Amino acid sequence: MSFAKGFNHRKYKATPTVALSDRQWPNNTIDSAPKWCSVDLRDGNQALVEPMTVEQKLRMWDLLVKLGFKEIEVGFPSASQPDFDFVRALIDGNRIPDDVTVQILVQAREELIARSYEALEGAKRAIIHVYNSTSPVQRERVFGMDKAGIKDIGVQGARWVREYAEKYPNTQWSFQYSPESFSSTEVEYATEVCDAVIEEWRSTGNPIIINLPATVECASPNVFADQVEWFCRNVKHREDIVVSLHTHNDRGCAVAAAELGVMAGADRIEGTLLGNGERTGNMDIVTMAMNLYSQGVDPMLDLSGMDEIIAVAEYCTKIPLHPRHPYAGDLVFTAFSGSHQDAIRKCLSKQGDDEHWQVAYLPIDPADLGRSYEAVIRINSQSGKGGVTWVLENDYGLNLPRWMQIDASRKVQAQAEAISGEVSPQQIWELFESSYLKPVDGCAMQDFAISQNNAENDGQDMLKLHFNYGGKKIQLTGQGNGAISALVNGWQDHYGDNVEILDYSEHALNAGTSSQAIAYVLLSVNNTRYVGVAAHRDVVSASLQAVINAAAQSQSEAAGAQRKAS
Ligand SMILES: CC(=O)SCCNC(=O)CCNC(=O)[C@H](O)C(C)(C)COP(=O)(O)OP(=O)(O)OC[C@H]1O[C@@H](n2cnc3c(N)ncnc32)[C@H](O)[C@@H]1OP(=O)(O)O
Ligand SMILES: CC(C)C(=O)C(=O)O
Ligand SMILES: [Mg+2]
Repeated sequence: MSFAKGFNHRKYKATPTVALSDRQWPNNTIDSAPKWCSVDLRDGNQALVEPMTVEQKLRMWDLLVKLGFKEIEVGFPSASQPDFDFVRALIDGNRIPDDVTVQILVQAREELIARSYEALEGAKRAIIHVYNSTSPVQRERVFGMDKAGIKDIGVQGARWVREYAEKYPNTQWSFQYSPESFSSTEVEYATEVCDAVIEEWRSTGNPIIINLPATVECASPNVFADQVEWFCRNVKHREDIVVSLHTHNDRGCAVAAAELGVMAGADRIEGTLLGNGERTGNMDIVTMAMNLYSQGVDPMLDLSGMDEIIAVAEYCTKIPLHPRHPYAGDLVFTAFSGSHQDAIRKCLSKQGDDEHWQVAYLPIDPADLGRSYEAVIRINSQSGKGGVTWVLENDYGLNLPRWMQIDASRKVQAQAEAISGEVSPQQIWELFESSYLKPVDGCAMQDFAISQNNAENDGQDMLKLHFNYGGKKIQLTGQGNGAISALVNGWQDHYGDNVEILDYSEHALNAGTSSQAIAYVLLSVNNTRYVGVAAHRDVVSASLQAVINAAAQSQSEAAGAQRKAS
């Protein structure tokens, strides 16, 4: 396959920047949420291969209300009967809560405006959103008009909006105007058009929203922020209008543009859940709201049921969510790599309930979005001891000493490499069990008797123990300061090995009467290190079996070497 012959950057030119040398927005921070307006049911819907059915729209509507949206663009009711019927279903079905305002979109065309008002008849409150496009390309190539002609379309549209509103006095109307393709329009001209529209509406006293779209994202987000700041500083009657933004994601910066736009003075943000919308999508409200949340700002939306949000969005749009989608994707709170897992495990163990979140690699607590910690650490060949330790600790209650972590993670790593894939927690446990918890060569302890603090032996403990080895019952007797040291001495006497305990630990496995103890022993036998682990309902038995498991490995190796030599 060859590359496209026409790939040629000279075909394109840079988007003009705004002359704003004293820009203020870089000094600002966002410390409260903007007003949100969901356009899932309009912009999101108009971009779908199969537009939503009424049933899907109602599912989406119910979700948006549940999340806390107070303004929701519900469609383009003059465009089609299903859009019209949906608006009617909301109004006639009394589905619009008192604190929620519906919004509809319409072109600046009288018959469409008239039909939009019909669709909204009986609503307590509504926003009529009228638009026309203002950029040079749209003026010259789509509409074939000069600046004055395009401005007239907007002003005439605003006039019809005002006049038709008077015919429906029982509804509280807000008026919204979008100079479509604002970010590709000369900012002075876009502002002039908006001034004229505002003039058309101001005398009514109805709330006015001016919505500035990056209909197609065409420059870096700082350029958009300059445009927004320029507009806010120069538009007439700034104090009487709500400045809203509506960004698209063509360059992948819709969220950044909206955020910088709010820093530049905007009050309100339009977008969709998880970024559905034309081409690369609309601004993703989930991401922007969660960005605020992660900075300690109340987003004024309840996104704690992330899985429900995803389920409804996928059901309505038929577009699956990318596993790396910010905050929401399946893999976004998952670490496969060893050093990340190690850091997460250490931070989580130190994270107090009442302090600010300080966990490396996790920008927010997954639990806040209803996600469990199980998915946080997953194991493959990139993982290290931190990750394996986390899984055994969290899923199976094991508290491995450091040398045990290293030994166990080597085994898991070997398995991950062998299967070239993920090793599940269940597989890790099975590997742990078969590697450590099965007596070496069937070397299982049968019984033991211990007499503590034996006066005849300088107060030391005396141990007599039987275990199976190679089909024979072996008896060991030894004395020492405690059962383990007595066993080590007994083993040395019986086999002539030089045995030393390098480390030992044990803990209860689970609470309650059925609890088990697990013991971990690191032995040096004839200067070679062996790991022994054993679980038993009684801690002394677990410890003794762990020593036998470790020491028996040396016997087993010696026997193997002897067989080879003979
Ligand atoms: C950036 C955005 O997302 S804008 C929203 C876009 N969304 C949609 O278009 C979805 C719904 N739209 C529709 O279903 C249809 O476009 C309708 C029903 C509204 C209109 O359909 P039609 O009347 O067949 O016209 P069509 O959509 O092709 O519009 C083109 C005509 O409207 C004019 N027009 C387009 N936008 C506007 C506008 N905002 N204001 C005034 N006139 C406009 C064009 O100049 C063109 O006029 P012409 O026929 O004289 O050349
Ligand atoms: C109608 C407007 C607001 C729009 O959707 C856009 O410009 O992207
Ligand atoms: Mg749009």
